[in-house]
Amino acid sequence: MNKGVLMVNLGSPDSTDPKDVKKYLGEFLMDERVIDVPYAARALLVKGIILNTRPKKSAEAYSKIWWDEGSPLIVLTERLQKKVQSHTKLPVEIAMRYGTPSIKEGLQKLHDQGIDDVMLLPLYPQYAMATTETILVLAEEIRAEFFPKMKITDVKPFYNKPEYIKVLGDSIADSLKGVDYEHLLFSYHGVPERHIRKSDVTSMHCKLDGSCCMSQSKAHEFCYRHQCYETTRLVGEYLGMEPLTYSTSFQSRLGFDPWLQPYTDRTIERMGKEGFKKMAIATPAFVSDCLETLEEIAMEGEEIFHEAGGRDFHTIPCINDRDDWAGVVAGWINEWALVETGKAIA
Ligand SMILES: C=CC1=C(C)c2cc3[nH]c(cc4nc(cc5[nH]c(cc1n2)c(C)c5CCC(=O)O)C(CCC(=O)O)=C4C)c(C)c3C=C
Ligand SMILES: [Fe+2]
Ligand SMILES: [Fe+2]
Repeated sequence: MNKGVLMVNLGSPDSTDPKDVKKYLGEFLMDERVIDVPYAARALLVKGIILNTRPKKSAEAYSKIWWDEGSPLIVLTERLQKKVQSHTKLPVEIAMRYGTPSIKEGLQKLHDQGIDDVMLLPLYPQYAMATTETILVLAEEIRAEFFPKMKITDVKPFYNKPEYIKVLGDSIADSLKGVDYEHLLFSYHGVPERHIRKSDVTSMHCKLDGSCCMSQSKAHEFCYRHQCYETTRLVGEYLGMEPLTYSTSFQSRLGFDPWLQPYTDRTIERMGKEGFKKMAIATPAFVSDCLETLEEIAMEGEEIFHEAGGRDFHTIPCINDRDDWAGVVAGWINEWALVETGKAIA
């Protein structure tokens, strides 16, 4: 069989035009693994409410962070692809779960190059229903319908892999060189608490109070909350940080359901009010900088901190297309190239 690689990221609108943003949000939020309520309720909520107001507001936010070459998330994914490609002989393509280039287009490109054995790498360190799972499910549906002879092997979430922790830890240390800070916040994209319970394969492990996530359980293979706390813990350990100098929070909540807590915006505000003057923030749920890091954290987060009395707010870039990260991804690919059968890569 001929091997190739598809790296998949979340995706962005085609432009900052509210019409394109509406199309993108429609596809994104109608995904049953993102807004996980029955179709009729989801359609009412998304098409009847959210899409009437949010596209204009989101388009304004996208306009603040958009680059001449396009969406930062897509441009950074393309740059990563080029660097990874320079370290491996296997063809490496990229796709987006929502918007373009689609997963079908990515698989088609590989198919056209004679590839029938695909390594699928979701560009998310931690597993979530709304990210990793939706990519795997859609890729399998497309494979079965359009490329039935193709084999797809998925790369497991890498939230705790030593080589990833090293890249993330080094990227944080590089960014913090010469920066004076009192606290480092690890802010992860949030998900509704319900998603965590739904992903609990034991149906009885998750308590959502922190105690479950720190214990041993086979539920953790699919527990986003556990995996986020593990990434923070391992990076803290790698960098030799003092326990009280860093913490974890969750950002970007949408709607009125309870999401994972503590919430990032409230944490930033509390820190400012408690007298912290200098804070730094890392966003390890995102491999590529995007709206949620460049606008929500670097702009809105900084404003919240200043209004609460804080002074220096330092946003740490994502690992993006760092050379060491491209090298790690290429290493995973080249290791897989040597594997004969298509088992999931642990
Ligand atoms: C119910 C809604 C959402 C869930 C659940 C969710 C989970 C989730 N998302 C990411 C990564 C990204 N999300 C981004 C943008 C974004 N996310 C939501 C909603 C949910 N996300 C919306 C509505 C938007 C669009 C922007 C907005 O209107 O606020 C992005 C940025 C995309 C970009 O183009 O830059 C990323 C990346 C993760 C990792 C995650 C669960 C773990
Ligand atoms: Fe999101
Ligand atoms: Fe847990």
